[in-house]
Amino acid sequence: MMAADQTVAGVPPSLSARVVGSFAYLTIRDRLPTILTKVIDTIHRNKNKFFEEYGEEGIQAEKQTISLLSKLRNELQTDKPVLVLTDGLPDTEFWNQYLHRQQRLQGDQESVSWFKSPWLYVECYMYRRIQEALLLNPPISDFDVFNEGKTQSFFESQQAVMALCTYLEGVNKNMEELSKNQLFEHFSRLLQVSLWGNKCDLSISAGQENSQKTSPLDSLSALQPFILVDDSNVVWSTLTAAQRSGQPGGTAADRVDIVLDNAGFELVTDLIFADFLVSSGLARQIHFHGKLFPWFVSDVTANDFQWTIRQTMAANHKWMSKSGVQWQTYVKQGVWRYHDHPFWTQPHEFCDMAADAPDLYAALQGADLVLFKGDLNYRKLTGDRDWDHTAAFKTALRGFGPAPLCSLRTLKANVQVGLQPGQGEKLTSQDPNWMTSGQYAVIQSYNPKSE
Ligand SMILES: O=P(O)(O)OC[C@@]1(O)O[C@H](CO)[C@@H](O)[C@@H]1O
Ligand SMILES: [Mn+2]
Repeated sequence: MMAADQTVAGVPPSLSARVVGSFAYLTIRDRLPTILTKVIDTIHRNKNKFFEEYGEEGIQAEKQTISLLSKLRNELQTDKPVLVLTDGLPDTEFWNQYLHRQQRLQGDQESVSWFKSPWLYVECYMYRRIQEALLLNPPISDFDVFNEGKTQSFFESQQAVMALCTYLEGVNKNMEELSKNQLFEHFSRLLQVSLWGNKCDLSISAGQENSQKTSPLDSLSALQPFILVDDSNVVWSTLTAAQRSGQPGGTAADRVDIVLDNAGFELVTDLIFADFLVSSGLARQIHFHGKLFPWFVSDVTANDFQWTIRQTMAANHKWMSKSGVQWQTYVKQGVWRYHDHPFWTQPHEFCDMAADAPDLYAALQGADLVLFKGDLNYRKLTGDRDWDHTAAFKTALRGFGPAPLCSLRTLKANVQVGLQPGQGEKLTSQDPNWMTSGQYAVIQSYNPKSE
């Protein structure tokens, strides 16, 4: 197993808070403590609920969990050494081994700390420590501290969801009559809707409201210039080229995997895109990959996935409920499958997957296309390293390539590769925050089979 920041010839260092004033520094100094404070407040606000459900034990659990999280916040704010985990989860040993390697790499125990170690590692570690605090207090171990924000994002985006489901109904109803070009148009629109659905993530806003008010379809043309790399055509031909030979009327691709990011509105845009991929015959099966436990404030868990489909089914809107019923049917038929491998809630750069999670790597190799949603996945695809903007996406992937892949990401961290010469400099002169504001995006693909 590689440890983060392992110096390898030609590979730039990991982003970290060592660079005072950098986005990593500001995130660790300001945003992560804010997120922890919100988590503590959420647990405190549910104290009566815990008492009603678990009596005095619930009160004790609330108090203990808050004290563990307050200790964690203090460690973070005073740059204390990263500590071993003690909750006995199946991956506790992995995390502690990862820490020991990091200590060897960085020289000693003291130096593996919040502001001196790779940003990707310490941020992932923080969310795993939140999970540990809950797991050490069994009555409230399955409490999702981020649930309120995720459900709020869904409820406050109802107008947009209704508009999208109405659009999807219109496309599905006329699917047989659509020309190839018309099919591509709908594909491209719904791909972009899923892309921009990623703007709504709570960890960037440290939990501030982020609902989607109007129909996203109306904004696509205005947002087009903000897509810095657009490989939509490549994604389309990857899918159609996967046409199963000798299967007249068969689907184009057998399987598309979607590595999910945020719950709420973004998840609905992903489900709508997945519905279109199946109903258009572009894919026979969709495999979704979510998180094993609450992660990065708004990321999808199995509970969020099921809840979102149930809520859509129950909507008081004809086309929303029809979509929800269709999605429930796809899940029952096995046309849609949901997975949550522990790897996605570990700190790995994806170039480590083949070595550290060979079962997952092999599973992804069975896909005709793997879509990676969001910024954290992009950071892991590129190792969260300080690459030149003109470095090739393939170079940054450092050998990761289980299948043709595409990142659908709005930029919320200062790592971006695959740009044209001068493109990064021009963006910086126009908007110094272009890499972290969430205003820009990429549809960036790599096909290991075309090398
Ligand atoms: O993966 P998402 O949900 O698109 O965004 C997550 C994220 O951008 O939020 C934080 C903002 O600083 C980053 O640490 C992290 O990469
Ligand atoms: Mn996220």
